[in-house]
Amino acid sequence: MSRRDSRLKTEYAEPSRKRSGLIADIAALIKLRQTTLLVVSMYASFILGGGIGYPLKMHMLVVALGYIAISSVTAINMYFDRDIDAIMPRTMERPLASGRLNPNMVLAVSISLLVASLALASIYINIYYSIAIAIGFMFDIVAYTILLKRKTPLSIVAGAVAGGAPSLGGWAAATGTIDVNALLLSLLVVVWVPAHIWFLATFYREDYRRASVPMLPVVADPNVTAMGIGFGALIMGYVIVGLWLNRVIGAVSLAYGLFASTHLFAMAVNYGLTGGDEIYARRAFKITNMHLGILYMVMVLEKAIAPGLSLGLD
Ligand code: HEM
Ligand SMILES: CC(C)=CCC/C(C)=C/CC/C(C)=C/COP(=O)(O)OP(=O)(O)O
Repeated sequence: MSRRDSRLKTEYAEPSRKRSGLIADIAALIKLRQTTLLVVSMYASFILGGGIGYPLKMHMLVVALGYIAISSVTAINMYFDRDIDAIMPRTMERPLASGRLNPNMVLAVSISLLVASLALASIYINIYYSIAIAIGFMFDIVAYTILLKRKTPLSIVAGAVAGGAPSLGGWAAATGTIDVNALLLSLLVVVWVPAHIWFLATFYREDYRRASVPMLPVVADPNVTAMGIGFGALIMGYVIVGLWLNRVIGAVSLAYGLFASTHLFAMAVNYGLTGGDEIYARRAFKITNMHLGILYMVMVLEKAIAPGLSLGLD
């Protein structure tokens, strides 16, 4: 392994590399940090949909079934990706890639938990929450992982739809349906994904090249990638305004959302100007994740503290 690879391998170690044992392996298997932000997107949509007044039991069901469903889908993705994960320094220490966990056992348990989450959601929440889980599974595992990831940079379009599915489920748990506002909350994640993955894939360009995974930063000029991230940031701004005009979010969330999307656009421009510099891209990746997490926190707090703060809409 080259000096650079060993730097990459350690620079961005996943939880299991820092700690050992079954708990760390499970955390790595379910990509705990990614799954947590996905559940945050689901719970935020539940609160924005009016879930705040629901009994605690419903809040716990939305979060618990979200974790079970998203963790299961992520583990199934790792089952199918264990061959290429074993090639990339970033992922070669993962439980399945490294052989520490039995793939067939993981697949059986994950499918069982996924089916259980679908059934429990239909019974205790509603059918639309289950439909959101099914959309997440179909777009992440069938479309993204099995059909597209190893063939085309457009694979992240499917992955993005999967990433937007939790928002559909959270909104549906509060409102009983999937409407245009649920789609807007889902679209917020979808258009954030290009910045998320393409900044990161730039830092791990050699990893993806070695595993023959055609992420855009591997196969295209940095200005093409910058253009994709820039358009995603632009559409994110439109989605934020649409959510405010529909009274889903208030003025404070509008302000932060526009700041975040403008910052993403500026980082896309700088990314292009630096010719896709890896170190800049890694910092931009972290900032991109931070913006989405803070935006959800602002939206939920504003809904809880000042639900009527809409600044001139009334
Ligand atoms: C096409 C869709 C997506 C792709 C290809 C993707 C890919 C990745 C990759 C490769 C990592 C690094 C994992 C590691 O080595 O530790 C990662 C981390 C992460 N992802 Fe995603 N992701 C996608 C969608 C999402 C979505 C929709 C969310 C949340 C709404 C999300 C949240 C995160 C978080 C929070 C991390 C951890 C970041 C950190 O550790 O600082 N991802 N993602
Ligand atoms: C409601 C529900 C069940 C929704 C599913 C949400 C979900 C798991 C989205 C996955 C997003 C995604 C494509 C991650 C990248 O995987 P990767 O294989 O490219 O990442 P890696 O290289 O780190 O393994």
